[in-house]
Order: sequence, then C-alpha cells, then structure tokens
Amino acid sequence: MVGFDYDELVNATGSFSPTRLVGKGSHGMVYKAMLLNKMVALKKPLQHRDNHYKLENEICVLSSLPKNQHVISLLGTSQDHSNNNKLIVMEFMPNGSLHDLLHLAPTPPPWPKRVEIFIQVARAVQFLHEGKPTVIHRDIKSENILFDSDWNAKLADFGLAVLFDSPSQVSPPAAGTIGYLDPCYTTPSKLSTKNDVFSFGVVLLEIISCRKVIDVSKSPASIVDWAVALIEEERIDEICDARIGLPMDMSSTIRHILYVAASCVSSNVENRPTIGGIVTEMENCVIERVRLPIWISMWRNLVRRKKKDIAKKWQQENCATVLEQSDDGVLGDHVSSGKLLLWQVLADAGKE
Ligand SMILES: Nc1ncnc2c1ncn2[C@@H]1O[C@H](COP(=O)(O)OP(=O)(O)OP(=O)(O)O)[C@@H](O)[C@H]1O
Repeated sequence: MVGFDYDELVNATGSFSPTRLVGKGSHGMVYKAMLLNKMVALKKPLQHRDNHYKLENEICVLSSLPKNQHVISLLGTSQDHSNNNKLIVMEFMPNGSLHDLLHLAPTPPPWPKRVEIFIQVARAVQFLHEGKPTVIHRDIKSENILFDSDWNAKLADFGLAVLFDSPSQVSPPAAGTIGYLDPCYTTPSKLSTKNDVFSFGVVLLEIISCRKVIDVSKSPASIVDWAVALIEEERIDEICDARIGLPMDMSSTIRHILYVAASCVSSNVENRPTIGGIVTEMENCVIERVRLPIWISMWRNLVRRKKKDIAKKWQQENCATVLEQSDDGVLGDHVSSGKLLLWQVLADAGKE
C-alpha cells in the first residue's frame, strides 16, 4: 500500500476544492484527484471526533483484503499533518452509485443489467464472507454500491466493516443503516454474516422494484414488509418496476430472485441462505435463461441489431445536447443524467 505525501493530495485536489467533491457521507467527504497519472478518489474524515476511527477501520479492513474485482480497491493512505487524521486513496468510480441509478436516473436500468448487478454484488459479499479473514460489511446498501467506467458494480464504504474471526476483534455495538439493518441484529453478540445477507436481500428488492427502502408515503413503509406480503400472495408483477416491462423470457429469473430475496430477509435468521448458496442459485437461474432454442436466439440477434442502430442514431442526435443534472451543482460530473441515459440506450442495444 502506497503512503502518499499529504501535500501531494492537497495539490491534487486544489486544496480540497468543492469543485473536486464527488460525494459526501455521514463520516467522510470524497474528492477526485489526478495521482500517479490516473483519476483516484480520496476520502477525508468529516471534522468530528469519531469519524477518523471509521476511516481507520476502513483502512484496516481494506488493507487486509486481497484485490477483488467486485470490491473497491484501496490504493494507499496519507496523514493530515495538522490533526494526524488519516486519508484514504482508492480507485475512482465515475458512474455514481446504484442508489442514483435506481432513484435519480431519468431512465431505469434494463432487466439484464439488474441481474448482472445482483450477481456482481453477491460475488462481492461472497468474497468477504468466505475469505480469510471473514469480513462482515454491516452497511450493504445501494448507496455503497458504485459503478466503474465499464458499469461494473463494486462494493464500497468499509467504515463499519468487521474482521469477524480476528482474535483481537471485540464485537462492536450493533450498527448499520435503517431500512437495510437486520432487525435481529440488536446486540453485539448477534453479529453474523446473516446480517449482511438480510441487507443484501433488501438491495435485491430495491433493484427489482425501484421502491425506496423506507417510504413513509406508502403503507407499509418498509420495502421488506411490502414485498414479502406480495411474494407470499404470488403477486410478483406488482413488485417489478412498472416503468420498464419485464420481458417474457426474464420473468422466471426475476421470480426466482424474488424468492431468494424473501429468504434473505426472513425474520428467522436460521432460514436465511448463505451467500455462497445465493451465488450458486443466481448463477444457475441465469444459465437456465441462456439455454434458449436456436430460433429465439436468431430472433433476439435481429432485434439487438435493430436496437443498436437506434442507439447509434440516438447518440448522434443527443450527445451534443446532454445536460448535467445535480442537486447542488457540486456533484455535476459524478451523477450525470446524460451519462446514465446514454448508458441505458447502449446497454439496451448491446448487453441484453
Ligand atoms: N471510490 C469512489 N469513487 C467515486 N465516488 C465515491 C467513491 N467512494 C465514495 N464515493 C461517493 O462518496 C459518497 C460517500 O462515500 P462513503 O459512502 O464512502 O462515505 P461515508 O461517510 O462512509 O458514508 P456513510 O454515510 O454511508 O457512512 C458515496 O455515496 C459516493 O457517492
């Protein structure tokens, strides 16, 4: 792991200029900067007594992990001379978060892309749970799933993560994000990999429905209570994001994934599957989907070619006029509606 000179980071971020800010969490500000000839992300703790502990924990966990394609890479650290606080340098994820894609993008992601995201996130969690040491993330949520330049999903924000089987690790107080937090995880002794499985199940429901995990304008407000009741009544179609039709050849895959999600959020911890079981299950149902009769494949290729032509035409007509959309202007090039829209069309054309 590289130790970066703090002054080098100050220079690279224009003294942590707001124009370089790409995200703000509850304990850190994330900036983008050019270092070692590439764009990197830099996380600096917010000025509060406890925030630097979370960053130090994140460094400790990430540096104990081998590299994995589905987990954000730690590139190095640095230390602020004025207060001894550590900073994290990590790979830059230019395409925003899953939360932005589901709830802010003008066009919803197509179903095959959603399935790809399920599998990538499941593999990230499998890597953590089955690795040595076992890592429990404790904060799996759509805001912590970020996209790289090729729109691959990676799990980020290890501020609450725990090295589970480390002899020196004392179980910390229960923590997480409301809406994703396992209701059975009430005391430190209840910490287990099944807490992450619950949060992963909530993310699955969120990806399929595009509903907010807690929506007080609806009854029930919790996505879990709402979706589980519908799954039990076999009203699967009512859960699926209505903005985008579910192709016939995907409906059994999505049904299957909803059953997996329901078992992940089971109120009985024992009934929840392990993440290894979930990955196998998901990969199997995708394999089932691609075993199609030859005439269907030919027909789909034809449709795909047609869509590609439409995408090319759309690109030519719209790229020049794409406008950036953000709440405050600061996150302008982080969450770009234009970029998401372009991705949507290209994904539709090429990735189905
Ligand atoms: N590597 C990265 N590349 C690009 N943007 C990032 C990166 N890491 C984080 N961000 C952005 O910064 C935001 C805040 O980061 P992060 O979630 O790690 O902060 P946090 O303070 O730990 O958050 P939390 O409130 O969940 O504790 C993220 O939601 C994301 O939008």
